[in-house]
Amino acid sequence: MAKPKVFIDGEAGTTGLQIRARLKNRTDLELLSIDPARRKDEAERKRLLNEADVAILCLHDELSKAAVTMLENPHTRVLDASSAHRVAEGWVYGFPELTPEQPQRIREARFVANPGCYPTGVIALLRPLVDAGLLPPTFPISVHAISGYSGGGRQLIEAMEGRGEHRLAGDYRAYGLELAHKHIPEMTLYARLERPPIFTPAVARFRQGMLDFIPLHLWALPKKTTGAELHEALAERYAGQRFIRVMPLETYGAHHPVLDPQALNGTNLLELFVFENPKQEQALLVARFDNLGKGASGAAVQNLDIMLGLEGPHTYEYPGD
Ligand SMILES: NC(=O)C1=CN([C@@H]2O[C@H](COP(=O)(O)OP(=O)(O)OC[C@H]3O[C@@H](n4cnc5c(N)ncnc54)[C@H](OP(=O)(O)O)[C@@H]3O)[C@@H](O)[C@H]2O)C=CC1
Ligand SMILES: CC(=O)N[C@@H](CCC(=O)OP(=O)(O)O)C(=O)O
Repeated sequence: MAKPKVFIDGEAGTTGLQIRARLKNRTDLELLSIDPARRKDEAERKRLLNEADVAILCLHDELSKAAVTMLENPHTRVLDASSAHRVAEGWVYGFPELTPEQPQRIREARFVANPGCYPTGVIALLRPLVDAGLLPPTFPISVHAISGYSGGGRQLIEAMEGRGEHRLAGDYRAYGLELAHKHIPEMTLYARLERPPIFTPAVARFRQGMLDFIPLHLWALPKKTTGAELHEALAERYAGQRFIRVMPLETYGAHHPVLDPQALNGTNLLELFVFENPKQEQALLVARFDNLGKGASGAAVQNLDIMLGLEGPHTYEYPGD
């Protein structure tokens, strides 16, 4: 049987390069590569997009939308890493762990939207709690997050790593302060919240890695809820999942945990934590992952494998497995 053909449009960018690196030793699919001199040549991109069984778009939003309009072959399927289609009609959200049915929906979809980095952790933490009735969809949610600078793509990488006047000042930059970051609609929809969370991201001077923080005032919930119940709902939802680990519950007084956002770099893993201070009736949910792993390129390879029915032990050994 012919091997499925995969074309990465934007293969020289931050996300594209990491997908290529993850696919380079695969023998079960054929990578269609564009001549580097022609990587922005529309006619050549169009030819490859239509030759592919799956086109992975690693382009900025407007270019992704335009790439979809270049498809003439009805058999080419699309996996879009940009934020252009994540809440769009006709697209399946590429978070396989969202519900038990999601892998099958991804397997059958023609158009799959790869999740945004920040929303990956936020949705993973909140969705099981809303589904279990522990968090009402109307509960006020705030999310703070910190990202490595590769999350901003080539331009931010160059600005953070640049020298002299080209170097961006400061090692920690809070942003999204207009409270309208582009990931908010995606978080709201797939976490099943009725109102958008307050989302305040920050980027710091390390290349890769991410932490999402969601503080919860448990006393403000309509019914008494403990950290153990939140933890149990997460553990139950993700039992047996290859890439999501629910870490042991951390209750105040046990020890003084510290989280390094870079600890999962190079993997497709996502770790979920529940910290609790029962006396104060407070909990803190935290997700840790590689923004370019489960937050982008690792997730894209996971989705690609599901789309093509290639998941299994014969495929790529994910580091950290
Ligand atoms: N970085 C991350 O952590 C994440 C990124 N994403 C999303 O993935 C997508 C890609 O982002 P990222 O990899 O970070 O961005 P980059 O800027 O690093 O990469 C984008 C690539 O697209 C290329 N490009 C620009 N114009 C064209 C064109 N006309 N035709 C073909 N290629 C073109 C760029 O080339 P050149 O540099 O020469 O202009 C670059 O290689 C974005 O939508 C982003 O939002 C999603 C999740 C996480
Ligand atoms: C540090 C940084 O700038 N991060 C990016 C998000 C990266 C990401 O998830 O990309 P999408 O654009 O595909 O959603 C930002 O906040 O816009």
